[in-house]
Amino acid sequence: MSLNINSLTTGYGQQKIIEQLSVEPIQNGELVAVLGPNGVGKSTLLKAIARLQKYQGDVSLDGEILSQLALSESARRIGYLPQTLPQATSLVAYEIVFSACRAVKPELSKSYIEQIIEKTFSQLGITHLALKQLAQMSGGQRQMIGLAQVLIREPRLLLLDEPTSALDLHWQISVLQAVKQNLAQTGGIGLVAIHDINLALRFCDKVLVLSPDGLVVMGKGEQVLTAEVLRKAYGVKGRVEQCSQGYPIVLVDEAMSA
Ligand SMILES: Nc1ncnc2c1ncn2[C@@H]1O[C@H](COP(=O)(O)OP(=O)(O)OP(=O)(O)O)[C@@H](O)[C@H]1O
Repeated sequence: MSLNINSLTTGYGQQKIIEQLSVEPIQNGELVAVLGPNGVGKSTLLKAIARLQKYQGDVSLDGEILSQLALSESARRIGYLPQTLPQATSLVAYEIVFSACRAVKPELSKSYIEQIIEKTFSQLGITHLALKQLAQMSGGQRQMIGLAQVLIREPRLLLLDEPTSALDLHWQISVLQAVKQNLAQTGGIGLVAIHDINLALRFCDKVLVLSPDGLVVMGKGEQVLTAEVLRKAYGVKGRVEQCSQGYPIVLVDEAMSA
């Protein structure tokens, strides 16, 4: 069982943002970072896979072509977290998360949903936010609730668009640990668009790098993030080294002039 992306082309009007993208199958339990500079098309790619954006080509999950499924069926399989923060409302976090789960999986019993909410809030370390109104939360706290809303549905495919952008160091690590744990438990597949390459290297099984000149590479981060790929994708002079704990890290020496 896997996620397959073949010849995916998408964009806005006449403007093609992603052209003929094909990548090696992404397997159960794998978390793949979608990397690349601002405006290269990371969000557009995730939106296309989530069926929020028209595309040509094939995207299939577990052998099923997603565009052929009823929207309600793909919503059950896909958990998409947009880049924008959840709206500040007067509802408390628990209510929001509960109703989002009910809307997508109406067959689940109230007690089962309550159990997974408790488990997920505890995994994310946000139990203390359960009864707080979204309107009274910080941006980072709202981002955590948005993520909880997606994880609780236990989707086959997680599409997370910059889930750590509003988070401090502690929560960045907690979130990626919780996502990894969620995928290990459910056997799901995750794609995460992220700007912090070092977080991607630390937590993601593979990286998919999109570059403005159309170069696309995918593989283990420490193998594919060569000096040339860093230059082409980001316009920087950089290198991958190993930190004292054995993790690969990207060090950037300078931004190169265009
Ligand atoms: N709704 C839209 N209509 C027209 N063009 C759009 C729209 N949304 C995005 N774009 C354009 O598509 C391109 C890719 O945008 P996208 O948001 O996918 O990039 P990204 O890699 O996620 O960028 P960032 O890292 O800045 O979030 C950009 O040139 C952007 O201006």
